[in-house]
Amino acid sequence: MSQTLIDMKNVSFQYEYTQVLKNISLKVEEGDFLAILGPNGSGKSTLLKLLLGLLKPMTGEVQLFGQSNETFRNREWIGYVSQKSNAFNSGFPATVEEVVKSGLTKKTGLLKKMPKDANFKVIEALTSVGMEQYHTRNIGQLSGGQQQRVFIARALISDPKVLILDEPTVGIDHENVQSFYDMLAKLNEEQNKTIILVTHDVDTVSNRISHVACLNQTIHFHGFKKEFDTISQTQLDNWYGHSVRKIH
Ligand SMILES: Nc1ncnc2c1ncn2[C@@H]1O[C@H](COP(=O)(O)OP(=O)(O)OP(=O)(O)O)[C@@H](O)[C@H]1O
Repeated sequence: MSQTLIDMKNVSFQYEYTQVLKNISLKVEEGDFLAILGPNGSGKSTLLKLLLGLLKPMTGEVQLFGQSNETFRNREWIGYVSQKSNAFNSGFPATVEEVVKSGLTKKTGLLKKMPKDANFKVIEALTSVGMEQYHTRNIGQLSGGQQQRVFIARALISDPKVLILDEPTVGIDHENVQSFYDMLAKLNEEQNKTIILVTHDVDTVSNRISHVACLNQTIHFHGFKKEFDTISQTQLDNWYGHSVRKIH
């Protein structure tokens, strides 16, 4: 039986005066490839911050790998790629391999020595995302989509069990979105990485994804991608207003 890696139990959260999340219950099982879909301001980033332990719920509880988020210590089991990571300007003085290697400090700590096999791990992580041939390139000279792959390699180098991606397809042109999802599906299927991505764009909820959760302050739907496909536009409009449209 697959293990529950993330378990949000009746979680609510508000910033000073704004209630953002209400009674969120969401389970993520090992091997899931989950898209959390919600329009701007629906609480996606806040939900991720709660998962990462950067915010504490007002009520309810977040459990990671069966432990309370407050006492959970194995942070390297969770790899995170933020929304703005693929926005390097072309003059940024770091090579692709330097960027990926910096992901090892999560395990070693900033001042500790790199492991002997660090260079091997860099190439291994870059190979997983199809970017090994760019290892000596300056990060700022890559396209948005290529930079995104490098940041995923940076997260992968500490061998996380869960990979969390915030709006990963922003900055990737339409023709390359499919191959980007193929790469993620390979990580999911061949390396058994559990993947959670958040997106505001229903059009990027690819068929490679196994599960979808619809968020707008609360979880309106959580189920298989196939079930999500049967949800009508009228129903989505009720949850989201008109800001999320299905493209056929
Ligand atoms: N630090 C903060 N203080 C007060 N209100 C905040 C703060 N951060 C976010 N909010 C508010 O909380 C709500 C949800 O924001 P959040 O960033 O979680 O949504 P989101 O779905 O990630 O949006 P987007 O797709 O635009 O990034 C918004 O109304 C936002 O204005």
